Amino acid sequence: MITWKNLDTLTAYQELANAKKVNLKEAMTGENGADRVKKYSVPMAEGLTYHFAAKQVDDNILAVLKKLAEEAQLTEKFAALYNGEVINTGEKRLVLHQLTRGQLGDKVMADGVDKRAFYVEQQQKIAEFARKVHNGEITNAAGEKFTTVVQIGIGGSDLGPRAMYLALENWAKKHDTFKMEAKFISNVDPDDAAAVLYGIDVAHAIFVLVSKSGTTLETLTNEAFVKDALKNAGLDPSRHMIAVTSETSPLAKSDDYLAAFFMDDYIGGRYSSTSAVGGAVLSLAFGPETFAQFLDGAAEEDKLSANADALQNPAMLDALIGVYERNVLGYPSTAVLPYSQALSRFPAHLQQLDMESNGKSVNRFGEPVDYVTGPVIFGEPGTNGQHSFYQLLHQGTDIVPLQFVGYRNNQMDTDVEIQGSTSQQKLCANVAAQIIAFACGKEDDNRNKNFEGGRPSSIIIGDQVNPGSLGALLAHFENKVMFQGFLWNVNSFDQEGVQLGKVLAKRVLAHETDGALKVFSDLLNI
Ligand SMILES: O=P(O)(O)OC[C@H]1O[C@H](O)[C@H](O)[C@@H](O)[C@@H]1O
Repeated sequence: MITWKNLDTLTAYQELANAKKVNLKEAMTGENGADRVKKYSVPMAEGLTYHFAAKQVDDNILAVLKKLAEEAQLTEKFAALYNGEVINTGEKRLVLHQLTRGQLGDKVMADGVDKRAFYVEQQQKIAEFARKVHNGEITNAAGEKFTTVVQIGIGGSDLGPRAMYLALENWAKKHDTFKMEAKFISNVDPDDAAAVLYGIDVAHAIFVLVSKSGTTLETLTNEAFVKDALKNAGLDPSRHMIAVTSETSPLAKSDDYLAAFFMDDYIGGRYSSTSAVGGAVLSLAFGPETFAQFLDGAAEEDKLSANADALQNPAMLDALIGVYERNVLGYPSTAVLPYSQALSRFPAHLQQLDMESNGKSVNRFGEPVDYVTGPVIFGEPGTNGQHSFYQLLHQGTDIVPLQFVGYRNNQMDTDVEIQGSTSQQKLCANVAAQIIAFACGKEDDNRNKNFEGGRPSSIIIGDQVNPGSLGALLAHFENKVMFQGFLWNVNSFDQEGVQLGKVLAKRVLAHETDGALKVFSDLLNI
């Protein structure tokens, strides 16, 4: 029997709040530190490992975190989710994104169909479509092959697929699975669409209109923008566009598209990279086999997330440590710092995933909670971030927990040796150095050059960013966010907080404003 309780009512949480704190600087210095690094790690899927030696935990805190996981029934709640219970209580919906990549539990029936079969069918349809585009069975009106795919979408219909595309672009080129270049249009700023259209040959471009709801103003505006451009080039837009949407959306039945592929209301936008939302563009860009490998990596990671032993479950442990840092240690933000250029947009995707899911002040019953919930998430790839905001991370007044990601190998296999080391070695040396610099600091009589240390980080280490390891990495974070939502007792699967701004913007456009909004509207020349 599952009970949904607020974090601060749990006995293990009280125990956690009273547990002796770890002095990270002491713990990570000398042989102690070496022992911790060897001991404090959990294997993930696809050769990844979650290392948490540089977090403010010890065996005692870990034991309490494990108790907390059990008392909060994290495993049971995850099982309820993947077995098809209505976990998204705000919108009265099931939450089924894991089902797009595997079946963890029972068959889930909804809307009269087996949902796993439905998602697989959509993937197969996309695969078939992509193969026809690649082999020239589906062409433009002149019978020529499409060479570019352009995704039009925003939020979850943009960030995840875009981050995944960028993560695999070079890998695919190196492994001869690169089929078509992809571009993305998201912002309603006309300069976004104009810049993309300016840089491509529209006659050989296929556009993927992605909107789960089919009503998002930005996306529909950009669709009109693109259709205009196609018409102006003497082309028939319906020969150049496909749609990815839910079957109930206004786009679903339209004749304006070459083909339509479906997801549904049981997959939140920010959790949709493994559905048709990511599937269409990634299969067109890299081929369906590459997309399938990505799904397999995610499915493997999901299986690990179902492990009831929190200390052997990387996503659950990451979630628990994050809650400890947020609620007991009081840290307000978290930085995501991948030491991989391929993951350049991964922090932006995690920002939506985490902040839109857990940026809530009421619990799943709509009652205000008396504790802090989701942290502010930001990040940039290393080493670029080091030359930008790391100053504050090292010496600022706030402590910001850090989530590093690093790989032993690059994707392109092209490197140079300068001053006795390769670029890849320099990249990896930097991330190792940062972990210790943050944890241990450095004393200096000159206060300006003094580093306090005691700044916690974790690192996920892998061999290389490839489709499988990328899927595993994505699923790890999706599941971490889900477990944190369970701990905070919030609904991580709705996003009412984005509505008010949309409503007011419509009012501005209809010139139905007064007061300050009217003055701002005038200032902006609307
Ligand atoms: O896919 P769509 O229905 O067009 O939604 C696109 C995005 O817009 C909304 O405002 C939400 O904040 C996002 O969660 C969503 O991913």
